[in-house]
Amino acid sequence: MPAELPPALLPEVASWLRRRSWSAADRPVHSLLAAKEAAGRAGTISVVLPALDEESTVGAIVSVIRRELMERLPLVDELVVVDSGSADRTAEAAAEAGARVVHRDAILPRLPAEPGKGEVLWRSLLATSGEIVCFVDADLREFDPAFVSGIVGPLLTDPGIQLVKAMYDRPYELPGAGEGGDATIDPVGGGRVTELVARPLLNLHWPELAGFVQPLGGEYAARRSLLERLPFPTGYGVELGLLVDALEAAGLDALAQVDVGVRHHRHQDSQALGRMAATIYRTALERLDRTHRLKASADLVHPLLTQFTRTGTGFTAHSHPVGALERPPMHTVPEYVSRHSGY
Ligand SMILES: O=c1ccn([C@@H]2O[C@H](COP(=O)(O)OP(=O)(O)O[C@H]3O[C@H](CO)[C@@H](O)[C@H](O)[C@H]3O)[C@@H](O)[C@H]2O)c(=O)[nH]1
Ligand SMILES: O=C(O)[C@H](O)COP(=O)(O)O
Repeated sequence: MPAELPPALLPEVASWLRRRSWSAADRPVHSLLAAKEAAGRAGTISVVLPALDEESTVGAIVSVIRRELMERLPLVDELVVVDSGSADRTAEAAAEAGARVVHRDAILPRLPAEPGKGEVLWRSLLATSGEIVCFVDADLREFDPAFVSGIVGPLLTDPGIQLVKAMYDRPYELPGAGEGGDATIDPVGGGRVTELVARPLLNLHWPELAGFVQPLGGEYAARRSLLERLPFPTGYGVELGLLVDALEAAGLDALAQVDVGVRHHRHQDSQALGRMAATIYRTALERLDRTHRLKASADLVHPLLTQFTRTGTGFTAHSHPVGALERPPMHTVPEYVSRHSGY
């Protein structure tokens, strides 16, 4: 939980951060098993990994989930890798490690699959049966089972919670980092699209969501009853779209976040992230237009950007005003006009 809240934070966000931000350690796995049993059908969990050419990482993630959360502790009922059209050995690696692998084209074959991550997340709803669906990216390294147990926790213990996102530190590590070249590791440099595009967009237009530490993170769990009612952008707009639409459909108090530690993943180059950013921006614009929020958001809150830094065992929020003051064209300023009147 953030240790300190800046006074400028919207009161409902400050309150949400106090009541809806947890650490994975707050709910030990054994207490989750009891909650799962008590929940019956509502406590069934499907874990879904969307994967496009992830042969080098998908197997290890599947193995950890299988071993720790299916065999050692029976928390997860179903583990599915949805192959997004890989050209490498992703499907084989995932199957060898113990996942059920489904190709995107095999789900809803009457509808040709669109490229993109959102497309496979959407199709995964048809290929799974758990009442809680937990998405996990397939490019994570040093994978910790708390990425799953942490975010399904609030859904098992609190019937009012509908969607939970993981939050974590995001180092930026180029391939080979740490092998004699520490300059390629920046402990807080990851999440470039998050910091440069998604967070500013969300803060200015959906200020209720300003408390999310990792709004674009690929690790989140939600009730099927919510996901089946939401549209899924087919590409990388899916996380922003689902978060904004979940707010609209369920309200802020149905959303939560859980600290699961540190996330290591494969980084895309800046041009690929530019394409991702454009998609996310467009997804936001469509929602602003659909809900007539572009105009309304100007009056919603004093423009404010809230960012987070890790402090001790939690995150601290820092809010900054977003300036909008403009000076008029210089040719309307009398001093300028008189000085240049001879021209
Ligand atoms: O067409 C695609 C593209 C990606 N993926 C998979 O989706 C996951 C995330 O993709 P990745 O390219 O690693 O995304 P990031 O660059 O890490 O982007 C971040 O931001 C995105 C936009 O919100 C989120 O979708 C990601 O989960 C989040 O990690 C990985 O398992 C990919 O294999 C697909 O299945 N199909
Ligand atoms: O989530 C993001 O902001 C993008 O995936 C970029 O992440 P990265 O800067 O850690 O590569």
